[in-house]
Amino acid sequence: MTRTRRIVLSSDHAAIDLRQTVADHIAARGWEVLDIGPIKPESTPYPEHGAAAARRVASGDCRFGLLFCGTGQGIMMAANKIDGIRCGVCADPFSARMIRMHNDANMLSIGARVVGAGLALDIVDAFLDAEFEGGRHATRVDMIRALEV
Ligand SMILES: O=C(CO)[C@H](O)[C@H](O)COP(=O)(O)O
Repeated sequence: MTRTRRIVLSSDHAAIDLRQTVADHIAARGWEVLDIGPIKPESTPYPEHGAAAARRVASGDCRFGLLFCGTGQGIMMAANKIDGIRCGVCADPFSARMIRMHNDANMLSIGARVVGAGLALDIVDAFLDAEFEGGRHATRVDMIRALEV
């Protein structure tokens, strides 16, 4: 497992502002931020951005990935196509905590058209502050991994 403190962030056009707000927040918390854009507000397809960020996590270059689009759903679907990625969409801190504790999620996706910035920061903090519990959950996560091959 990678020991890096680097987190990759990406989004489509619908979530640029939220992505940058979250980037500033986690940088202030001491994480190394790799923000791979986009920067321009023009329409841009979320599958490209989700996959690019997911590859950074799957390769071990980044410990976690944070994704953003209008609903969080499409970019999550793209990320989960990359082997080794477990990404969930969260609109509440409880779910964000649980996808770390039970599912060992390595990516989190948030819908910028669903949650406001204040709640999004709470969701991100819940995700980053939680630890995988292992035990019975490790068996189940191993079963997810086995579906990849
Ligand atoms: O949420 C999304 C994908 O799940 C996208 O952000 C959304 O579909 C983009 O829509 P539009 O092109 O109308 O801005």
